[in-house]
Amino acid sequence: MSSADQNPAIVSGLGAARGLGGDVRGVLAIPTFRRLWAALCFASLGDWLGLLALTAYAQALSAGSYKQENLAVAAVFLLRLAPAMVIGPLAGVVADRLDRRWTMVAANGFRFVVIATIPVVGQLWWLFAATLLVESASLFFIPAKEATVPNLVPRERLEAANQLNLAGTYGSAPVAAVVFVGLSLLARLLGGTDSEQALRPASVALYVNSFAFLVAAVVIARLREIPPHPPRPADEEPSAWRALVDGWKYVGSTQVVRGLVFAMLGAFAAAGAVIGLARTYVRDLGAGDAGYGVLFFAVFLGLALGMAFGPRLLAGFSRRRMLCLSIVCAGIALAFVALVPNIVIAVMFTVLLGAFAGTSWVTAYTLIGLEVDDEHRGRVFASLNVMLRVVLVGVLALAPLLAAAIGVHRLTPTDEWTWTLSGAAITMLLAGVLAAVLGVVSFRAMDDRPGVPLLADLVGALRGRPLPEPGRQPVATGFFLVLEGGEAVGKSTQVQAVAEWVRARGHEVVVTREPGGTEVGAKVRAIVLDPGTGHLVPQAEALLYAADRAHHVGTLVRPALERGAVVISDRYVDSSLAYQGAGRALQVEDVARISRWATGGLVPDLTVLLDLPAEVAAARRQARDGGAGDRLEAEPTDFHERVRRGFLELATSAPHRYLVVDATEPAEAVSEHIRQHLRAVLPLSAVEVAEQERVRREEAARLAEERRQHDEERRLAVEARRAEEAERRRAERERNDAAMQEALRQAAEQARLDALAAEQAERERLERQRAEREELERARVEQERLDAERAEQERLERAERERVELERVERERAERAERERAEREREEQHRAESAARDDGESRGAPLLRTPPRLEDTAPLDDASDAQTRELTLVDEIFSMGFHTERADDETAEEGPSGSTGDERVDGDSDSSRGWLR
Ligand SMILES: Nc1ncnc2c1ncn2[C@@H]1O[C@H](COP(=O)(O)OP(=O)(O)O)[C@@H](O)[C@H]1O
Ligand SMILES: Cc1cn([C@H]2C[C@H](O)[C@@H](COP(=O)(O)OP(=O)(O)O)O2)c(=O)[nH]c1=O
Repeated sequence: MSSADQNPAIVSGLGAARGLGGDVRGVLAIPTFRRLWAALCFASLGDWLGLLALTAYAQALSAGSYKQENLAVAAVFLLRLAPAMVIGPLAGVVADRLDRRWTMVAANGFRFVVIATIPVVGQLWWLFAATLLVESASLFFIPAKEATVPNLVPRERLEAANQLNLAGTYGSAPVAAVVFVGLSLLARLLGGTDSEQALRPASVALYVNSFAFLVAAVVIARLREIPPHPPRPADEEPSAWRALVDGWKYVGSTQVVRGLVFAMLGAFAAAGAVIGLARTYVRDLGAGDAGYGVLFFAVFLGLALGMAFGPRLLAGFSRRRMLCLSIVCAGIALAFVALVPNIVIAVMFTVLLGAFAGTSWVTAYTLIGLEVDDEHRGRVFASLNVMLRVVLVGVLALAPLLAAAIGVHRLTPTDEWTWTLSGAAITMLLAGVLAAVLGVVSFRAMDDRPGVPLLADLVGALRGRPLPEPGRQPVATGFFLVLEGGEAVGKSTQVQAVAEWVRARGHEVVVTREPGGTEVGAKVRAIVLDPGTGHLVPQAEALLYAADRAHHVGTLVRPALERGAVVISDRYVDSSLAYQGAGRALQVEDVARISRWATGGLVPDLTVLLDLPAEVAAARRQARDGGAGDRLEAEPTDFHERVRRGFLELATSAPHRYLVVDATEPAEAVSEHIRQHLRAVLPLSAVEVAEQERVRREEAARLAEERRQHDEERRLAVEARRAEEAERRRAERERNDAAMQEALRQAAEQARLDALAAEQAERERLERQRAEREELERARVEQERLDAERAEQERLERAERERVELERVERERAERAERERAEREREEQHRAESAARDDGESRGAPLLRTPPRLEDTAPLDDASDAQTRELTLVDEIFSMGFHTERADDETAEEGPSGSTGDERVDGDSDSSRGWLR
């Protein structure tokens, strides 16, 4: 069972009613813690300085290319994170097994030596190796330290101790930054080469760092009060591996611790996302380096605020609930940072994010200290350390990749508004959601107030009035009111007044008194008060009062209370404590024990102590009764003064159960005092409950009505808005439709016009084509006609020419025939004449000319006459000039065959011959 399970009130009520300053002073008042804390602060300062120096040193040693420098710096970071994953768990086991003080001393001594060697060696490889070694040593130191703190401070101061530790660890970072900047400036003033200027401050810072570790080692070595390690029987010492597995198993199997781990992982995922993406995110918002700086400042401011004030603000709130709630809120704040595309608002949410993260950080540390037993604490811190680093490295590495993969998205919820979400923003949103989910998961795993509504619990804690645990609410079991005080202080007077007032509120009121509230009691009263009883040993007196009381409580008071009545008693146990204890000088504790036994531990809900100086009381009694009074009234004044002081002491020891009233005031004023107090504490009577219920119901009905009306109004408004929106949309749609229709109509019209134009053009084209065709046709026909004409002409001409030729040939033939005939005739004649002469000569025949023979001279008829005439005419025409043309034609008609006019003439001679035949 964890320690918190044993006493949840401690966890829930931590720091309540105490201020932070008081807490811090209180925890610093513990000398061992104070010295350890101072040493740790110094070591932290050195550590931060060392980190800055190492990166600067690595950069300076690898000076050359930009890439190399960046790689060197990245290597330093990587080497600082890497060992946690490898030997982190082992270190936790060691912290749980070795002497914690000497583990811390050895780790710091080792770091002192290794860091000091870095500037001495001055080589990059050694810087890397040393970083690895130093970080490994830190892994042994941290769990030992964390596990020790809860052993040095009381549980109720653990939270303050953690706040101080975290303040020391993280508050030293800015101091280290300032110191480092100062050293760098100094180096610049001293001059030298660039590399000297870079190396010198880094070397000095490393020496300071080394020295800080030495101081821490020495201080811790002298803190002998640090418990070595949790006591464990020697034979149960498990192996290192077993211990490691046990540690992880412990985390896995202990629901609360698992919840804690989930919560812290959520917080770290969110933090890692912010660190890994801040630069891109700020750039995406266009806020530049200054924006980046402001955002980081905002984170640290928030962290500081959360660590300092978060737990204090909710002093009475369950720490488990606080852890989960702050992580869920941190997740939500991160989601808002991611979603708001405005650097100013983002910075505000970043402060909130930091505040919630800071609160959860302190709370988680406190819870581990409170809830994890000493035996496992080192391993739990170590396991947590490993997981946190894994998550941190994972998120640092993955977040930018994821952001790049997601890319930039633009949403346009409305026409006027475009919402740009960068990959960085979306990744941060995812991380925020993851953190919130882990917060919820943790809440489920570790809620320590099931049944108490979270919101009401939170509001109660904020108002400083935490809700009681369920099942512990006071049940309506009546109310026991007692009036106490010395003699004649006005108890009877007030009992009556109060009884009347309470009765008027609807309660059943039982007025009673001690001694003598019952019949038996009356007999006892007679014994104890009758002066005739004489001396009674104080013990007997005390026992008689106790006897009366036992019977009184058993037979009257309890039954009345159980009925729910308000019992108002004039005197009760306190009278015994004051009279028999303080007055008779019996041991008050003895008297109390008898009374407790007699009453079964029944304690009044309220005791009204009427305080009056003894003399005043005596005067009143004298005025009331006269005479000497009863056995006790007869006691001397100093007895009554002792009794009065006895009453007052009782009231002081338990102030919440008493109302001390100055009884010198008038009776009415005293009554009013009592009434006023009763109004706050007296339970409601059945009548009042009914009345209240009625009022509540009426109020509820009124509220319901109001809500209904409000809802109705809202519904109507929403409907109206919706209708308006729908109308607007409809109108817009109609407008769009109309525009579309118009566009369509115009397009159709255009298309129609275009079609018409095209048709027209086509018609014209066809017309043109037809006209052209006709024209061509006409031209062709004309051409044909002309060709035909020409052919005819040519034919005629040719015929003419042939005819002429024929005629010429004919004429020539005729002429030739004529000439031949004439020749023959002449020959004939000549022959005849020669014959005749011969004859004559011979016979002397007359020289008579023989007429030409008909067959020789007249073969031509009239037609041939006419033809002859015609040919003659053509010849004449030819002779007048056609001859040349004809010759030309004949030349033109000579084909490539090279046919000659003679051949042509020969060719044609057939036809001309035919024609002649
Ligand atoms: N506040 C008061 N101031 C003055 N006189 C008072 C006051 N209260 C009561 N008395 C008177 O003092 C006397 C004693 O009061 P009482 O109620 O009988 O005291 P008790 O019951 O304590 O003995 C009575 O005479 C009462 O009238
Ligand atoms: C109840 C009780 C009363 N007494 C004394 C105180 C009173 O003197 C006496 C009760 O007397 P009572 O007349 O009831 O008181 P008062 O005079 O104030 O009205 O008994 C004790 O000593 N021890 C007790 O436990």
